[in-house]
Amino acid sequence: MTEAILEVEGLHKTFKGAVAVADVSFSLRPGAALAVVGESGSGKTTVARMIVGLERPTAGRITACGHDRSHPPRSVRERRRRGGEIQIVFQDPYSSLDPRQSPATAVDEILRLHTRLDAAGRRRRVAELADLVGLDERQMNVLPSELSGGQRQRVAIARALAAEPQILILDESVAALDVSIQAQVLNVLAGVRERTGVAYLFISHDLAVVRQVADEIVVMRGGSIVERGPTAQVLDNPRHPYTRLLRTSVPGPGWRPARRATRKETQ
Ligand SMILES: Nc1ncnc2c1ncn2[C@@H]1O[C@H](COP(=O)(O)OP(=O)(O)OP(=O)(O)O)[C@@H](O)[C@H]1O
Repeated sequence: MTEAILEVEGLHKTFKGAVAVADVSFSLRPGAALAVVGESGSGKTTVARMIVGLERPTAGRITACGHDRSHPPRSVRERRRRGGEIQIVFQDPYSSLDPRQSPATAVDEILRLHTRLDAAGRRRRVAELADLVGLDERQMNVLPSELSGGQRQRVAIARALAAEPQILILDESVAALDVSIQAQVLNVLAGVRERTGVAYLFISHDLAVVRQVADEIVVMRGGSIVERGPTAQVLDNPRHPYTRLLRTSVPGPGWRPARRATRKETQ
């Protein structure tokens, strides 16, 4: 069996005495795609934040690429090495980019930090990454405000990939996008995995999305894992009543997305 690239063992997190994550263990193989699913508040994001180091585990162990990361990095060098192992893309493509920076500059910044490429090498790599996520030269050189939500999320993905991570965590990364744009970004992600061999950890409440992208699933409820297994097995023959319940909230064939409220309607 291939050794895991990410191993999470007995992870716990309490916030002021309230348990957010309790005894969570799972592993991710190189190039695999694992989804962590569960309804809002089940502890998914807290698990992701502990893995990238934004939150400190109350107990448990996290090992990525053979290095322990249960404790904060001890040096700038260690922090940078961790960035080269795991990157994360968040839900909101509107707030995750610097509004004053073009995508090309944003990607270049990460290349400067994580690679030894010279200016010409970085320019080539920016073009390669743009190509990988399906953005053209014009889109790479405007400000984020001139891009659509889906295009911005592609920029966020290109930027994360610039660090050449072995693991990419996608925390509800397509949840804010319209269904057709969602499908485009999911295709981009599938292509990226095929071409680069990066492993994905998907955090999602959306089982329809998960079915498209993940090989395996863990289902969380109230901070704990209640079910796990290959995607098709868990979704088609859920054993735990909670997974069955989650499944019934997924639209079936013929379902149409509800029309989104316009800004005027929500103001
Ligand atoms: N910084 C924090 N301080 C206090 N409580 C927190 C903090 N972060 C998360 N929690 C609590 O931990 C629990 C798990 O939250 P978490 O965000 O991990 O769930 P989730 O499954 O990712 O939900 P969502 O999909 O809504 O983000 C919740 O009860 C939440 O209120």
